[in-house]
Amino acid sequence: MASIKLENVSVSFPVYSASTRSLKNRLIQSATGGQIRADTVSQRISVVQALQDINISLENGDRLGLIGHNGAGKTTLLRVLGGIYEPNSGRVTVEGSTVPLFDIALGMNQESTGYENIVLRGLFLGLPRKKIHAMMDEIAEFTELGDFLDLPIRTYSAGMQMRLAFAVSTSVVPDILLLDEGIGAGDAAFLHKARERLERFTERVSIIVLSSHSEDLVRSMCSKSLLMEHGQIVFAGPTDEALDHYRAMRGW
Ligand SMILES: Nc1ncnc2c1ncn2[C@@H]1O[C@H](COP(=O)(O)OP(=O)(O)OP(=O)(O)O)[C@@H](O)[C@H]1O
Repeated sequence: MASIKLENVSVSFPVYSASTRSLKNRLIQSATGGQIRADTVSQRISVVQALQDINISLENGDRLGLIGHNGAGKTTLLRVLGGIYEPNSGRVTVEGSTVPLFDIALGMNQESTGYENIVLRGLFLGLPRKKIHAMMDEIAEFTELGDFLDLPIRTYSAGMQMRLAFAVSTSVVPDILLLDEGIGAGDAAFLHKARERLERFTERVSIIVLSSHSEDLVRSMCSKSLLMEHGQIVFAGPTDEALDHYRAMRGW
């Protein structure tokens, strides 16, 4: 049984080197991004409020889309769900194994070889060492990186690193899959192969949370969606309705 529950979750980032001259203790809200405010104690610190009072409850079978403008808080929310960010306040309860298919550099070491990084990223995802070794050949074959797997990954292109991280991350079906729309760089042949693997994989996952700017992708994968704006949820409901609200918000 997989489940996700977020209660009044807020995340803010102090920014130490910002120029607070124009902030003057007032709240500034631009068309994109979260909310910026000056710190009440120090004149030298600004605070970006990336998420504010987020409440979500998801169960087996849920496919949730996250939509909203640049900086609305979608990636921050995915990172909270993946345990990468701790919220400043509120409560996060996630039951089940989770795989983030974004931030692919996490758990990888540039100085280690491709083979070593398969183990590192596998351990980062919580897989037992024995299981990683048992899956090594299949993962290596999927990457098509051949002898490059014996070289440090700093010698790889962005697309080659993505192949490696994607192959490891999709080698075991998790309970909860966290997806950012672009699975990154990759040539056409690999993207085709990656999409096929992802389709087989997503059918077996209990809960999916997808952040995307692609209406078609959200509509095809998610029955319900959250529309986010300046770190807050402004609409939660069926994907078609959420997309209508988003279009209306942008004046389309
Ligand atoms: N490490 C950080 N330090 C300071 N501010 C940050 C940091 N990470 C995110 N933010 C801010 O938090 C807000 C939300 O960012 P987030 O990346 O979650 O947006 P998003 O909805 O994923 O945007 P996009 O669609 O452009 O990817 C933005 O205002 C951003 O400037």
